[in-house]
Amino acid sequence: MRIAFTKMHGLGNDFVVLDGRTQALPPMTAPLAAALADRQTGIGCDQLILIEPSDSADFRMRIFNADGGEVEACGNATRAIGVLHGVPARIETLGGLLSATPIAGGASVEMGKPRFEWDRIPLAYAMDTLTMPVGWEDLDAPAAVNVGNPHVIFFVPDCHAVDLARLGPLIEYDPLFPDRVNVNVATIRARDAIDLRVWERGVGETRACGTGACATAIGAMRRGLVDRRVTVTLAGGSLAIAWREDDKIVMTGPATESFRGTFDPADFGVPA
Ligand SMILES: N[C@@H](CCC[C@H](N)C(=O)O)C(=O)O
Repeated sequence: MRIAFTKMHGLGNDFVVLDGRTQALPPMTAPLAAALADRQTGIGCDQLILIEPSDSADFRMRIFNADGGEVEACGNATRAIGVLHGVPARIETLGGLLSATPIAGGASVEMGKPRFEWDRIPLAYAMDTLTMPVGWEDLDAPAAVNVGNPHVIFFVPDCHAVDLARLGPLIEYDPLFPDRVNVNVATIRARDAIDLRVWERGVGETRACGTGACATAIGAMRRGLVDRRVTVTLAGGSLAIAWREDDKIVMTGPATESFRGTFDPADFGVPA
């Protein structure tokens, strides 16, 4: 039995999408998700996305990072699935109920309300507690914003000069974040423009991260650094982020289907 998949991406953040509504799928495990995501021996992607039936929405979207861990939210995949669905959709995720509306070349997604539960951690304590690389101790305290999934954001003079391969894993695995964390480094370019790089939990640096763009925009808005509508530019391209008066975040940007294919689960260790 072969399984059909669709390969998609949003700004170069890429996904293998398996639709469990139209075919029987093997139970997803962390080793199977990681094997499919492997770029040398699998299909290759940053995130594996499962579409399943839902009682409370048009369908449910499950998200697995390249390391096989299941997570709550993925902004770029939500746009991609919005494009795949073709008409406005309500989408159940572990991070909450989202809605996606296809537009020309992409989708606009209502990402829900940001949460700031880490506000209870005094930032000075956070900076004392975080294991910062030598030479980084003077970095300003990061903002911490949850947009379904957890993010910290460091605002720096030039995000392109940051050694993210060094900073990212240290912060991702810092004991301050028991569920680990996505690590954003951002530079404010103007009241409506931010440059961003993201070290994604369970993946590493990606060409774009939709939830990272949302969390960074909200962190910058809360600090009064930008207005409530910004363009966030990542290596893969730009996203428009708005924080509406009703507290909900809206993210708009491209998403594209790359190709379709099939695979045999037996080739990935799943018994026939
Ligand atoms: N690429 C995503 C985020 C995927 C999940 C993230 N790595 C996490 O562990 O929370 C996006 O576009 O938001």
